[in-house]
Amino acid sequence: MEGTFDFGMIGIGVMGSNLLLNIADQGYSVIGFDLKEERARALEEAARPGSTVKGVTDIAAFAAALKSPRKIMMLVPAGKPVDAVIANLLPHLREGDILIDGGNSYYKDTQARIRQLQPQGIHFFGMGVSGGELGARLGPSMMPGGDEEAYRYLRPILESVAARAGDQPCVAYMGRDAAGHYVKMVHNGIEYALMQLISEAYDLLHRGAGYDNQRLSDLFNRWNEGALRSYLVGITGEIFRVVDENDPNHLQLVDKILDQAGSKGTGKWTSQDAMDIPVSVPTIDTAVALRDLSVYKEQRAAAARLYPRTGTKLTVNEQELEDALGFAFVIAYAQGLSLLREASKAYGLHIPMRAVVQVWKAGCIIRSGLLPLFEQVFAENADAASILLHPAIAEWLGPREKGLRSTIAQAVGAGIPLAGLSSALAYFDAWRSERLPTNLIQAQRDYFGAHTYRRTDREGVFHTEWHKDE
Ligand SMILES: NC(=O)C1=CN([C@@H]2O[C@H](COP(=O)(O)OP(=O)(O)OC[C@H]3O[C@@H](n4cnc5c(N)ncnc54)[C@H](OP(=O)(O)O)[C@@H]3O)[C@@H](O)[C@H]2O)C=CC1
Ligand SMILES: O=C(CO)[C@H](O)[C@H](O)COP(=O)(O)O
Repeated sequence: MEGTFDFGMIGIGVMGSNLLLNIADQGYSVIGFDLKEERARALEEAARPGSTVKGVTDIAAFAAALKSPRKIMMLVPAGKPVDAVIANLLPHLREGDILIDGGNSYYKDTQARIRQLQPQGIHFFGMGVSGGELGARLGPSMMPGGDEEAYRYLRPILESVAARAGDQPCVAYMGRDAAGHYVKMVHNGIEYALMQLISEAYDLLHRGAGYDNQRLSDLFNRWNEGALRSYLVGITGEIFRVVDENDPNHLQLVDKILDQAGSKGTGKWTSQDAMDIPVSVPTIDTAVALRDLSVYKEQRAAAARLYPRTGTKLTVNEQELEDALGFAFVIAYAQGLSLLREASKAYGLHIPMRAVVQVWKAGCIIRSGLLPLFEQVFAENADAASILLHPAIAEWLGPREKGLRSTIAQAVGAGIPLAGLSSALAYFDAWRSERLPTNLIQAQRDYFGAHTYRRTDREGVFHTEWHKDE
């Protein structure tokens, strides 16, 4: 078995096993390592007849079994497990070997690991993988970044397993250093925003207008046939139909799920990094904040008793809500894409914006019918500052603006929180204001802190003794 396997995977849980089996289906011989014997056995049992799949629990045997240069991917939880795997594996690697972290690692950790492994000649790749369990098995979207020269060894394998948008594989080189994990982080930030927006439409329809699950499912399924066509809208339509098998009345499962959102960090990192650069991504920030707020269930229950909502039952205009969601979806993507452009410049990542959008067209969680429109923007101008400045996007948004305004106005009156939709509209209104009230903020800063200001009518930096008469 020495030196015979094409590709190795460390961590054969949900993502690792499915992606490895996918690679085996493309004719590559693969080997998986896991700490647990039963996982290694389960991997071999899940292999299709005719494919070459081996599972092991001995790291030395795992490394020895791979062809040179070794191509190894880790799909383990982000943080300490990644460092533990590297420490375990490193004594068995040779100069030129390629190690890919396919998990949702923080990009600054990836930068540190690249620097740690470079002196030993190990090419460390941070790669985003999107598409969940099914995507990994049948065709994920993948976002690798790192040493471009070493990428040529990975490219044929990754292109063979990736989802396809038309005739193009949904994998491409995303840039230098930790660009792969940066792009995946922002993908997840957009994912958080889209999920928040969808949940607000659900709240307005269900709590505000009394839609039952059947009606919700029908509406989301209809929306998924039109301008909102997307993976997330599609699965939402399905979710409303799934019944709780343990419920004697066969009620839908969604109503039994505790309303406290989990999160593993990527959304928060997107907001944090956007603030560091700085780039304004308020719809992503809001999505993170609302997941955080959801955790405080006891406080919310007490507040609901103290401040009962007094709104009457609404009649929702479905067309306006569809327009509102479409408008806000575009704003969420626009914020994420602007962040990628600025981060690419700030950190020297050389992120190819058109390729990013192309890779997101299929296989990933944020795939939608909107991506070809965004691809058009970057095809014309690879360095577009904001997709919102393109006439085709303006044409798309124009007829939908009214729906967003009306939907928000109705929800405000009824006390239904549309935090994400409102943030998208406020971002749009601020972004398209040539003059903002920030002149006043500058005057206040100068008043209390002598922070100085610049003028519209003269060059230079100014300070005023605002309170000299007091
Ligand atoms: N689930 C999803 O939809 C997606 C997940 N991801 C990312 O992919 C990564 C893996 O996620 P997922 O497959 O869902 O997680 P799982 O928990 O299903 O699998 C993780 C695997 O890593 C193994 N592992 C943990 N620590 C070590 C270690 N020190 N050495 C060797 N193996 C180890 C676990 O083994 P054991 O069980 O023995 O502990 C397990 O087999 C994460 O970073 C996640 O964020 C990315 C995209 C989508
Ligand atoms: O990367 C993913 C999808 O693209 C993972 O499913 C990730 O876990 C989602 O993030 P969170 O758990 O914070 O919701």
